[in-house]
Amino acid sequence: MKTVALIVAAGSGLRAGEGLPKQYRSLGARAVLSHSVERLSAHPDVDEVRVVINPAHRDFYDTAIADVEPIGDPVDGADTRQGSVLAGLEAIGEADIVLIHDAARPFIGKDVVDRLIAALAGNGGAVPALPVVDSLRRGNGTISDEVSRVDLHRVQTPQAFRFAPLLAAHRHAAPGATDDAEIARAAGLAVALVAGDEGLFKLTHAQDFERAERLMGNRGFRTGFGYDVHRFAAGESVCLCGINVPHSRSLAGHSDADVGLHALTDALLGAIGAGDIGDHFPPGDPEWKGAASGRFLRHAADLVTASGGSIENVDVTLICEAPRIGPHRQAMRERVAEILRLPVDRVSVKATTTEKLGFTGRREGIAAQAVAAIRR
Ligand SMILES: Nc1ccn([C@@H]2O[C@H](COP(=O)(O)OP(=O)(O)OP(=O)(O)O)[C@@H](O)[C@H]2O)c(=O)n1
Ligand SMILES: C[C@](O)(CO)[C@H](O)COP(=O)(O)O
Repeated sequence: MKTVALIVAAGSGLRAGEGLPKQYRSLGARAVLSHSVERLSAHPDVDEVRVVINPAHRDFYDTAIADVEPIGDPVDGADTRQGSVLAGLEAIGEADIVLIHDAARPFIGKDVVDRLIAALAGNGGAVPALPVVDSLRRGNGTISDEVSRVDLHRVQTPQAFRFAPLLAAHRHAAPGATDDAEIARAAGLAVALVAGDEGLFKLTHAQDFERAERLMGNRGFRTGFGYDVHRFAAGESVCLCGINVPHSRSLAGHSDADVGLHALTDALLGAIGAGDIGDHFPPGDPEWKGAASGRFLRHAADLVTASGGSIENVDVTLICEAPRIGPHRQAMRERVAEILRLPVDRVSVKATTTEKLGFTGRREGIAAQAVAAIRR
């Protein structure tokens, strides 16, 4: 099942006022566009992200995504959002599911994407929507008729569709649709409504940037804690924090038994309330036999990003009498920083003995503790 996220970013942002087109303006010291690219790329069910741009904005685009994971080349957009989406769909070629998202909605969270994909099980499309909470009136200077709010929804993006029927619908669509749900519905596809998110508002006017900056600034700190133990077995080296350390024993485990990275993976999962390492990588699953634990850590980091979080710092303590960690500590910090795509100064690796007390003191195994702080 191939899922592609298509981000449309070819607009001019005229209603947002003067300056850079809104998708390239700064939000939390990064370009608006980079937030959606990063969060959708990190979603575990998204296989590919494509962005549709105005080719005249290519320099802005290159600067905007310079610090995020590389994605495919941008697609040239058109004069209307509808035309830009069609250009993007044509460029994708093949996919099973497409998530079409406005670059101007940077606060995309994992939960909405999960709900959309789940809703596709019985529908050709699904859109996030919120109820209308204010009274609705027609009027021009003074009010006239009330408009009933019953069954009215504010529809957001991303909008999720089965790819082939949506592409066919777009190819035959009349101009003037405000979103892709309208095009899908006109072609006879059933489009489900799923719960949207107030945070998914669209940056439309200049004052929306103030609200967005407030949201960025108001993100709270969360912490997560992880603990793991692996017993020693026959062997000649142990893998700790991604580094192979020569030793008279190995650590026993289903994967590479990297006790440090396992504790850290649990700390990240704990910080976002996403269960523990065993939920994501069951120990009985042959897929993870001998697996490099960097994969587990990267997965947890992606879940943090996809949920709208960013890692502030992590701290791992390895507990053992031997091997000596000191000579490998810097390499471990660098490897963890590489996996987490963090500066090294935000990664700490420490070690302690237990004064020959307990199972670590008796050299029966190695324990590790980790904490992670994230902003979300
Ligand atoms: N020709 C267009 C027009 C819009 N969009 C994208 O569609 C999304 C939603 O559109 P909107 O908020 O209307 O953006 P703009 O068209 O840029 O804004 P404005 O109407 O104020 O100029 C934005 O991410 C925008 O970049 C696009 O890809 N191609
Ligand atoms: C696609 C959209 O964001 C869904 O709410 C909306 O229709 C875009 O409308 P706009 O008129 O281009 O702002």
